[in-house]
Amino acid sequence: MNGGKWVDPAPFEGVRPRVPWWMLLPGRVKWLAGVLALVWLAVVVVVRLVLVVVRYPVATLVPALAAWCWLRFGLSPLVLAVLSLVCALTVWYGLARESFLRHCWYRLLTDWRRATVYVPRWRTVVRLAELSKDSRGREHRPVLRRVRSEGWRDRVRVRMIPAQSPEAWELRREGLAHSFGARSCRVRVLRPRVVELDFVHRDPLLRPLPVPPLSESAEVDLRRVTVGRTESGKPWRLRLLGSQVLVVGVPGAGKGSVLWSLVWQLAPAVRAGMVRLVGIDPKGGMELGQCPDAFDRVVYDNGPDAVDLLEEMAAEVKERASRYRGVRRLWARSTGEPFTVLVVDELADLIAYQQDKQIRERAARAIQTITSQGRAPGYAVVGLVQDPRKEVISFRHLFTTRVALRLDEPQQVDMVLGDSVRQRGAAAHEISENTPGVAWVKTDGQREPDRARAFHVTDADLVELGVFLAPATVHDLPTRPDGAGEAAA
Ligand SMILES: Nc1ncnc2c1ncn2[C@@H]1O[C@H](COP(=O)(O)OP(=O)(O)OP(=O)(O)O)[C@@H](O)[C@H]1O
Repeated sequence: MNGGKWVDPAPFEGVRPRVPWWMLLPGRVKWLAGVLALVWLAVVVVVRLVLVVVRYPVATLVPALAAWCWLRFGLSPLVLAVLSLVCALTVWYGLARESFLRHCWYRLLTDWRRATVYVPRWRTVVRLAELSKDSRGREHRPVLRRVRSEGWRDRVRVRMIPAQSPEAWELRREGLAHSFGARSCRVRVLRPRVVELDFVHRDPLLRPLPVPPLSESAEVDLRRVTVGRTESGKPWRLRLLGSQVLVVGVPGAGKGSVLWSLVWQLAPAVRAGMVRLVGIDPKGGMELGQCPDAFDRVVYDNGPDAVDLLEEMAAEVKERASRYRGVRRLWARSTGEPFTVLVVDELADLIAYQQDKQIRERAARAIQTITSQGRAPGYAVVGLVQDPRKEVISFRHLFTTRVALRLDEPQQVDMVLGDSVRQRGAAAHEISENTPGVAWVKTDGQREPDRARAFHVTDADLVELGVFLAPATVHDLPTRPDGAGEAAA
């Protein structure tokens, strides 16, 4: 009261003490929550430890085992064990080098590279390459998953962030390779949200591959004819049954080695009559003339004779197709008819550079008929060409297997292998002049291209092939008319 008047007291301006919400919980609940938090922490620590052991198995388990051995048995047995281990590894390396490298050395290398290259640089590199994103103050970063080192390359598995596409990684291949100290980087999609990056350190296809010995068995699988080796060490297999093959490369790129590796592997089946080779060599026999015995029919020209042969084959394709209609969907050995492989060396000479327009068009029509309809009746075309431009081969898409040997320009790679295959790493324009026979291969229906090298078929091999395929001549042994031989015996 002030002079008989009521004055409101000043409002209370002190800050009300704030108590965390969990302090208000009853004591028992707090205990329970505390225990649960401890258990959760323990689980996280154990999972992290297990992950470290899984990621660095050699670097963690071997020292742990050594420490246990030391504590349990003392220093001398430990030194003895280490020496025995070194001896065992040396013997292993000597006896089975491949298995030693795969199961021991590459595992060590994997641990080393993961710990010294990928883990320390990962966060910085993905940030600088703009492969991570910030959203509402939270950073979304691609997760580095499994790393596998195979000597010549490191396979690094990555879990992409939401809304990211593999193209984002393909566009940054070069930068990633430089950042992780590799010669090149390729991107493969493994499954939704997971890509694998191949960091390549050296070329495993530097050395020429000798051809394997000629097989005596006519059992050739036309779906998987081995013509060389891929860079991962597996056989390079070309599909002939149900497929058409286009081989493109600049002069000296090694087109001949792909062709002759194929013929080499087919030779036993050719000799047994199961496969028939027909050839056209517009270069006057410079290529196919090296082993004419391999071919049932061969024309060394790009004129009327070549076109007649092509039209004859196109007619055969149609005739066989009409006989198979409703009976079978794909040629099989049981038909009793030979599988026919048409080899056209320098295809462009026939269908683009030919002066006579009529002959040119007839040739193109016949080849298109064989490539588009020959699949089911057992006809495969193997076309070799130097220039892949559309004006030269307008029907490139009919070839389901495309082989890009060394090419001059990146655009040519796109023409041969298709759009965006180069972005995935198929740099056929970067193949070295010193490695003829190395190629990028793209098969329809298979997303990833393969890098491979064909066998090196030398002139001596071609002589051996010629002898193998030359028609056998049976000579009658001379007998003495008077039977003197028997008398002498
Ligand atoms: N797979 C291979 N491994 C090692 N050397 C090879 C291989 N293929 C080809 N060569 C060598 O490269 C050279 C050129 O090869 P090849 O004649 O096959 O090339 P090409 O592409 O057919 O050339 P062109 O278009 O002029 O006929 C040859 O000396 C050959 O010995």
